[in-house]
Amino acid sequence: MLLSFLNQTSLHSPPPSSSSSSKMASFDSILSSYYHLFFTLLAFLIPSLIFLLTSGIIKSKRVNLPPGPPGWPVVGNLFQVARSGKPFFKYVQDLLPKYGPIFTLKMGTRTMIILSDSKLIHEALIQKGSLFATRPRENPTRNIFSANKFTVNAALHGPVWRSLRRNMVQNMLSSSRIKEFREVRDRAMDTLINRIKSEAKANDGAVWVLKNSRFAVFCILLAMCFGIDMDVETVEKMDQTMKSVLITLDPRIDDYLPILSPFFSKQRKKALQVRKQQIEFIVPFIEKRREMVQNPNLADKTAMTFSYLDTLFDLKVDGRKTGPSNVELVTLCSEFINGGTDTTATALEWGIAQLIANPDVQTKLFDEIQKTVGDRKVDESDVDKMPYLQAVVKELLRKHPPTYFSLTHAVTESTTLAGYDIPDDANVEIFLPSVGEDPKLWSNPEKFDPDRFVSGREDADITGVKGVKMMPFGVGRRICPGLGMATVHVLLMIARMVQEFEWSAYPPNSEIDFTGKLEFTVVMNKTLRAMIKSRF
Ligand code: HEM
Repeated sequence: MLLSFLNQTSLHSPPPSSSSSSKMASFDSILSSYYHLFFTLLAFLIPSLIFLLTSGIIKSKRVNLPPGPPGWPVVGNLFQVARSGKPFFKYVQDLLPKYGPIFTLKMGTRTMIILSDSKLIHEALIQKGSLFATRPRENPTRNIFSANKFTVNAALHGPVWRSLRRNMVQNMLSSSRIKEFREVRDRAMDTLINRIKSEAKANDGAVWVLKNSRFAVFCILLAMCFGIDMDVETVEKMDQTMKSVLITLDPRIDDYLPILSPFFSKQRKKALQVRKQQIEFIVPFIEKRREMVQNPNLADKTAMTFSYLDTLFDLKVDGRKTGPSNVELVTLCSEFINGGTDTTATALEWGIAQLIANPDVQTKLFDEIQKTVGDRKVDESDVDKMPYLQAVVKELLRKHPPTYFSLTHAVTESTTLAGYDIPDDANVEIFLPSVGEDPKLWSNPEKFDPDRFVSGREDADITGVKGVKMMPFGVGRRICPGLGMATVHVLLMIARMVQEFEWSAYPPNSEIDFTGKLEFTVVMNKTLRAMIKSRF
């Protein structure tokens, strides 16, 4: 490429002068050879500079990055990741024994620093919490869908993030607010049980776990967000819309090598189209709620007294004079719904799989439910009185954090960690499973053993403040604000599903395959189908 560029330049340089005897002519020829030299140098320098900057050769002289596998010039480790044929998390997992708790991957123009050790993570996210609390620059597609970083998860550490996060936590996710949506959860739990029953009836007792639990949690979040109960058809359309957004956000090669972006104009057009459809579908729900808030007489019988939208309409973020625009509201609603749907449903899938693989745990859990509530339905006020249920859910989140990586962090200014430099343009990735399964922190970490928490043999502060031993929700300033609500949903769904049904493998007596694969979250490689037997 460099050669053809040089050739082209010489073709376009001025022709040699024909009157070399005159002064003017010789001046011309000097000028012409200067031009020639100048353009040749330029033709050589520009590509060389691009090469040196993108390959990191210039930087690595100044910055002492954590070591990592050698990469190719310009593309870094991108090629190795692709050639390995492994999913990215597997590629990272396989590097851990060789490169240890902190290492660097060069992914095209991006520098990724991977942290996998509990002490280092504690140092970064808790001790140096404010330094590691921001997010990296986003690719243009993500920027479209985050309305230019106008969401809790994408906002840089600063006033916009503070305002949006405070509003979400105080007005929607505080324990008193969560209690206000109790009826919504009760309805969703009943629907979940009825859907499972009818699916089992039509399929000789076999049911899909992820699909059903996902539907239940999606309905709860939709109702909390828009303030209305939606019919099944609308819920399904909403689901389709949200899914197409998530698919569009899948990383592309030009996210790592922006120089290739001209080759992805079709994908960019498609992304804009998906965004347009998302806005067109969701804005009417926003407008309907806005009208209800302005004129409560318009509220029909499906309307709730409160919703996430109500907290947003007049929210003056970072000194603005008006509340968020409709496009920003679409973005904030999508974040609220997407943040808690697949994550929670995934936890349920792994949870039921573990109860099937460990029938003694399932029996012990059912006994506790029977002893605590007798013949009536489990109510959410019961879950606090069930230590074994709490232990099952904690063990499930230790063993199967629904995401392998926390959301990407970045530092607000260049700093150091473990003696290495962390530049402010690096992506800091936290690999979660290596903490929850660290043999230095846990006895028999590979074993699913809820009793470790009941007997007081072992414990873990899930917020990480007192030390990081498991971190399914992340830790530090960016810890998942939905932690409390998500835990209530998982506890309640597991309790109701075990109270109503005895769960076993499908096909009967088959072994459960516990390998995972990354979709939006880490789901079971073979999505779980299970047999149920009604207990009543
Ligand atoms: C089992 C369920 C859930 C899991 C495992 C989970 C996990 C996580 C993780 C790992 C992070 C990244 C933390 C970091 O950047 O260090 C996160 C962030 C976030 N989660 Fe969750 N989450 C769950 C449910 C929810 C729910 C129910 C909501 C809201 C309705 C929610 C909203 C968010 C938001 C807004 C952020 C971004 C926080 C920030 O950047 O300040 N999540 N979650």
